[in-house]
Amino acid sequence: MFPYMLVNIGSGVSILKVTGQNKYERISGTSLGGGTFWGLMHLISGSHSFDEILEISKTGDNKNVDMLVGDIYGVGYDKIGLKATAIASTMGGVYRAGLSKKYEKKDIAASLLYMVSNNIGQIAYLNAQLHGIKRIYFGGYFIRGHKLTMHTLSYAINFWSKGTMNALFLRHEGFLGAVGAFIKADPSLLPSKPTHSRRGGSFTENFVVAKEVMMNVGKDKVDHPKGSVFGILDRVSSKLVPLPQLILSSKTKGGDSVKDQVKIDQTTPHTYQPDTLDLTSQKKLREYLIDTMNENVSNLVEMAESRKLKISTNGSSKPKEGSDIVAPESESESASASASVPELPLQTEAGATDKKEITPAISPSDRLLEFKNLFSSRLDTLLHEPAAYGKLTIRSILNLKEQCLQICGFRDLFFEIKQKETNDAIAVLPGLLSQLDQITDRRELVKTLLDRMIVGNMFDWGSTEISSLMVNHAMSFENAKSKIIYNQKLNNSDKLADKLAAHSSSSSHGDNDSYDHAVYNQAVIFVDNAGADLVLGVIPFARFLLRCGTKVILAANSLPSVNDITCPELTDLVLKIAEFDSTFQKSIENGNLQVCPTGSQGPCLDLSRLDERLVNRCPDADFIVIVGMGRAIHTNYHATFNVDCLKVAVFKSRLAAGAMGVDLYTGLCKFTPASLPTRHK
Ligand SMILES: Nc1ncnc2c1ncn2[C@@H]1O[C@H](COP(=O)(O)OP(=O)(O)OP(=O)(O)O)[C@@H](O)[C@H]1O
Ligand SMILES: CC(C)(CO)[C@@H](O)C(=O)NCCC(=O)O
Repeated sequence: MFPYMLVNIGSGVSILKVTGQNKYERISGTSLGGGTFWGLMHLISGSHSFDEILEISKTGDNKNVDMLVGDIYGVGYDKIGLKATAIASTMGGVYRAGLSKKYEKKDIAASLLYMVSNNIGQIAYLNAQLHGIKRIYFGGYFIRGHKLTMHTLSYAINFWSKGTMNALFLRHEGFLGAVGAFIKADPSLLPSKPTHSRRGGSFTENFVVAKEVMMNVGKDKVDHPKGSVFGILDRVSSKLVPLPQLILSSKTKGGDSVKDQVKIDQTTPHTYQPDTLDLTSQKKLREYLIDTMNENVSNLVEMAESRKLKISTNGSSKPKEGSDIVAPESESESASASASVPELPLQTEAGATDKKEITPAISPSDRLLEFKNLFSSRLDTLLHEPAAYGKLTIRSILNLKEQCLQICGFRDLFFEIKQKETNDAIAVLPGLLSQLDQITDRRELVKTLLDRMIVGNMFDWGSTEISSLMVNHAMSFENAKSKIIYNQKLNNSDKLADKLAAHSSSSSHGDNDSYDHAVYNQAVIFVDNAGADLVLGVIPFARFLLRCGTKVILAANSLPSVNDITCPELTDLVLKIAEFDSTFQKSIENGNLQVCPTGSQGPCLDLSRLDERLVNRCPDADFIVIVGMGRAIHTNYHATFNVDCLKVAVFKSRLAAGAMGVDLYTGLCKFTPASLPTRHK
């Protein structure tokens, strides 16, 4: 990222060179900025509304007031690199066309917008040249996502750099100064500063802006309720930090053993990007995803109408009092309050305010329709303006859906379904565990456990394909298994089975048994769906690792999302299992089994932004397990780690399967040994 140049276009323009975290210098600036455009336009047109001026500039034609190269030479002056349409003199056409002629406001607005933007673009480029900088970010309230402004700045950078540089724009660019001032006033918000017990936290983006917020952004907003304010920043109560085992950037390909898999060039620098597919520029995939999401929401409404989904309650679960397997509120509190359980591991402050605004006392079914309309309107925006909310990815759309649900007052739509499915699965778990304990061959046992994890991942209400099967109770573990397509390239469970079996000779029988050698010191398992996925798939594998002497952290979403298990629900579940399983009981007692919140509230996972309470507990973890389509396919498919990693999921989305060239319902069970660079212990 560093070094980069930040060009802040406010009233005036400041140009900063940023060479590292908190290392910056104001290298230049210009007084011809947003204030110049706004002030001149007011003087010329008498308008009191900046937005109105921006609006008319869209329809204006600068040719009517500017002098173009073609006006002078009749054609372009190619020899010196000037096209006929290049502006030779801003406002120079006025003198040429005759001083007594009447000129239109819209043409003047377009010309001045070009003038200011081109000039800033040129000065920015020259400064970048002078300082040997390749990246230029633009911010400031002058931009405000306005296409013409951004296009002109981009054009200028592209033109002056002869196509070697692109202008880069920040989201929430108008509030850059305000956010900076906010963080300066509360330095605990910086990732490098220690967390205060109450004040610490990170931000997440929320693109479901409440009407009230929209209306308050400038008086003139009322006339333009859609405005150009696309999102707000919610503050979350935990600090979000990267998983220490995640390779954030590297120049080498890791020790990936599955051919045709992670295609990282040996020498090209690789930077961690959570998202596997970038749909911003992929029209067909984007349209397909938007269609699927609309279908998904229609199914949800249908389920509610047929009462297969009960939406009357806003269920949420709290773990049992006195449990000490959950990470405490913050590490600083851990010494004194180790028995306390966080009521809610992660809360967004803005979410609460918005809820009050959008959810007056209307019936749940009306609220669901309100959700449907809200989400559809955002999807519609994305259809026409794919980059409106930044990079368009499956993760961003799924997060958007959760935000829309929250704002309409649905905290946990699948609460009852999750509870029922988890309880049903717990009822058969003791029988399953004793069956698994009969498998004496270690290799076979590991293979069986891994296969169960793949099959378990079919039980996913978030998948439009699967939910239509689940809604009619048409899916048992056995028939879920029969649907899975096994693809050698995506399944190297043998490798992990070999590794886990090679280190031990003893076999296990019964609950009290334990294996003699731990291959791994500590495993972090990022879990996915409640019910069969977790209980009948992941739990037996976690129990196996515990029996091998590996400490296990089960990491679950902080806030509800579809039927994904949440951290409090997982805590309850683990305590329930401990009532009949001695491995779980002992592991809780001796601290080998812990439950931690991920800091996340969607079905996907950004491993560079995890709840610090989880991260603080796993600095020495040497095995990362990621379960689920959202976490291991839509995101993190290409993520590399400096420790061994297992990714398990099923391709239940036609979009992901098609884009990645595999059949629907292909099982993914990919074991990747530690990638270089190795960790320094
Ligand atoms: N609704 C609006 N009303 C007024 N100005 C607006 C509006 N929307 C965008 N602008 C533009 O934003 C500019 C002000 O930007 P900003 O608030 O970032 O600057 P500032 O903090 O005053 O500037 P500086 O960095 O020079 O101190 C205005 O000059 C105008 O060009
Ligand atoms: C004076 C500031 C820094 C106030 O924020 C800004 O308006 C600006 O950068 N103006 C341009 C001044 C110049 O460098 O010519």
